[in-house]
Amino acid sequence: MLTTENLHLYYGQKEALKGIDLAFEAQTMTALVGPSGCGKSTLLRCFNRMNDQVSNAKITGSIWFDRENVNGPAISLVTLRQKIGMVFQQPNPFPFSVYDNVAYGLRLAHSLPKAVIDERVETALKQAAVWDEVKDHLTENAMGFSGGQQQRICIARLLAVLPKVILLDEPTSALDPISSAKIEATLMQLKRDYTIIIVTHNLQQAARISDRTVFMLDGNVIESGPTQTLFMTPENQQTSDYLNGKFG
Ligand SMILES: Nc1ncnc2c1ncn2[C@@H]1O[C@H](COP(=O)(O)OP(=O)(O)OP(=O)(O)O)[C@@H](O)[C@H]1O
Repeated sequence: MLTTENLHLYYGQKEALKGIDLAFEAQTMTALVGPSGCGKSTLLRCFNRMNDQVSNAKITGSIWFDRENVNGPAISLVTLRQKIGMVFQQPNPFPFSVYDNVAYGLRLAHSLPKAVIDERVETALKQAAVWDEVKDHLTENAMGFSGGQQQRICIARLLAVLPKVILLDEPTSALDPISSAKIEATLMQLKRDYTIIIVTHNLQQAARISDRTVFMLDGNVIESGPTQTLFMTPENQQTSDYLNGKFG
C-alpha cells in the first residue's frame, strides 16, 4: 500500500529522517511513537507531501503509494491529498456549516448532483461517528461545536472524498478524555477499511488501538512490528527503555 525506501529528509543542514525503510499494510493502523523531535511528524508529512510547504526541506529516497512515486513529477498533489488525507492535532474545520465542511472536497473535485453530495455527506458523518450529534444542525457553523465534535467533522470531511490512507498527527492530544475515547472508537471502526498511520505521544493509546508500532529515535526507525510484540517483548534495548519511561 505505502512504502518508503531509504528516505532522508533534511531541513537545511539538519537531517531529520536518516534513511527510513518501512512498509505500511492496508487496513492496518500503524502508530509512530518516539521522543519529541525524533521525526514522527516529519515522516507523516512526507506521505502527502506536506513538507513541500517547508522552504528548506529536501527529500531523497522514495515513497511508493499504489505503485506510484509520491515524490515523482507525474503526481498530482490534489489527487494525492484526496487519496492520502490528514487530520491534525488541533481540529481545523472551515468557518462554514457542518454540511459545507464535509461537502467541500466533493464540490472541489467533481460536479456531483446535490442528492449524491447529500448522501456522501451523511455517510461520511456516520463513518466518523458524529452524525447523531450533528444531523439536526447541518447548517450551523462547524466551529460552534465541541473540540471532539469538530475533530470528527474534520475526519468526515476527509472521508467524504474517499481516501485510501488516513494520516493523523496527535489527533486527540488537544481533546478531553471522553472526546479522545470517541475518536479512538471511530478509528477502530475505520481501520477495517482504511490504512491508518497515527503519530501519538500517548503510549497507552498506541497500545490500545494500533496493530503495528514503529519506534523512532533521532531520525531513525529503531524497531517496528506488531504492537503487542513490540510492547511486550521489544528486541532493542532503546525501545525497551523508552517504553519503560527511562527517557522521552
Ligand atoms: N521546519 C523545520 N525547520 C527546521 N527543523 C525542523 C523543522 N521542522 C522540524 N524540524 C526539526 O526536525 C526534527 C524532527 O521534528 P518532528 O517535528 O518531525 O519531530 P516529532 O517526533 O514529530 O516531534 P514532536 O513529538 O515534538 O512533535 C526536530 O529536531 C525538529 O526540531
